[in-house]
Amino acid sequence: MTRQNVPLDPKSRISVTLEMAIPKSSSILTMAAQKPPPAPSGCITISRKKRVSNIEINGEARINSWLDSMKASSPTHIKATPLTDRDPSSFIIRHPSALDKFEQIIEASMGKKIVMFLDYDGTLSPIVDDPDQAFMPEDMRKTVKKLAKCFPTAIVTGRCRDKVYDFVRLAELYYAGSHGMDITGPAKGSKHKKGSSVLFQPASEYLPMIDEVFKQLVEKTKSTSGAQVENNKFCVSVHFRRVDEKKWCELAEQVKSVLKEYPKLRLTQGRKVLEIRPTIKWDKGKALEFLLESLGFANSTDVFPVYIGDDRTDEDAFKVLRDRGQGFGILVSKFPKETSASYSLQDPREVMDFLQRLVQWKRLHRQSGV
Ligand SMILES: O=P(O)(O)OC[C@H]1O[C@H](O[C@H]2O[C@H](CO)[C@@H](O)[C@H](O)[C@H]2O)[C@H](O)[C@@H](O)[C@@H]1O
Repeated sequence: MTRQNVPLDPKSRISVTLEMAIPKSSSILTMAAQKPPPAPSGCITISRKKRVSNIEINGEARINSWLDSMKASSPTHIKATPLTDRDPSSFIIRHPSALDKFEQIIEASMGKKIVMFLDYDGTLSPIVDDPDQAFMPEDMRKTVKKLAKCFPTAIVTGRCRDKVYDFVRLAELYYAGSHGMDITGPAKGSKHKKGSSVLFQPASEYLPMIDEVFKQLVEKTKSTSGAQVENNKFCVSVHFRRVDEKKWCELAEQVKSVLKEYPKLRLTQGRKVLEIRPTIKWDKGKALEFLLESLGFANSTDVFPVYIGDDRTDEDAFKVLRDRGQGFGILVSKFPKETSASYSLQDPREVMDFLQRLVQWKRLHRQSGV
């Protein structure tokens, strides 16, 4: 893991902390109010000093870290090894297919209550160029509906909660939008009750700031062809999937120029998207824990949470499950990635197959009374 303190501007007191795993494609850019070392102007200037587990910058090296990070989110820049590679050290050995290991998974869940957590984009819906067109296929919708009849099921997404609800249209699910900063769920074990359900918005004070930043980003990036800014209520996405790669640096500069005025916001990155969000310590992992508590499983040893997701932000949830030693994460990916998930599935089609098998198993299990 490397950590790079990246000054946004030589005169600014604000710097960006970039955490980048090597060769992992994950990175977090965190804006923090701290005095950067003097740096010449230019794209991004950083320096180096060794640490035990990361590299801290303090010298002459000049790296366009944002650009590197943006490239890392693009499979065309990842040296892809097919998942069918049978090398013992390969990804598929460390993170076997959840379909191939279905019996093993069921065995581990025996006597426990399965709770399902599902990411949306890239997990329930295939990745498409236009984020407004990321509809969930009808057969997936039917499958998720059946799943929710068998197990408590939540959608955990970076999207605005209302928008993902419009895509999913299943009232029987729980929803955590804006990377978990906007949760509706059950109120069984929750301190945040409102009648029989719960509404939890830990970043509500950031709403005016997010609106302001959204408008500024729309204005600032309008000269970059293909850039798209999406208001996700408690966070903002700047998409570069349809931006010519030669213009990625220009786009990064535009985003950076807006963000330098907002030290209370940080930047994370997803699949060809820069995501701007409050610096509060809240993420999909915390949302998962919150929902488990709301369901009455706060201190339960009888719960078996399963989280399925494809993106870097889902790693927070995978880590929570690893640390709790409960349930497991399933990474959706066609390419090997560093992950805290235990199993893998290649794409939303395989996710649907896995969910269908869970439903079938549950129905059989109910009938046989096992
Ligand atoms: O947490 P998620 O549900 O995975 O949401 C993360 C982001 O997903 C969306 O963007 C991604 O999917 C788009 C549609 O397939 C694709 O065009 C884009 O390149 C992907 O990054 C969503 O639009 C973002 O707002 C979410 O933050």
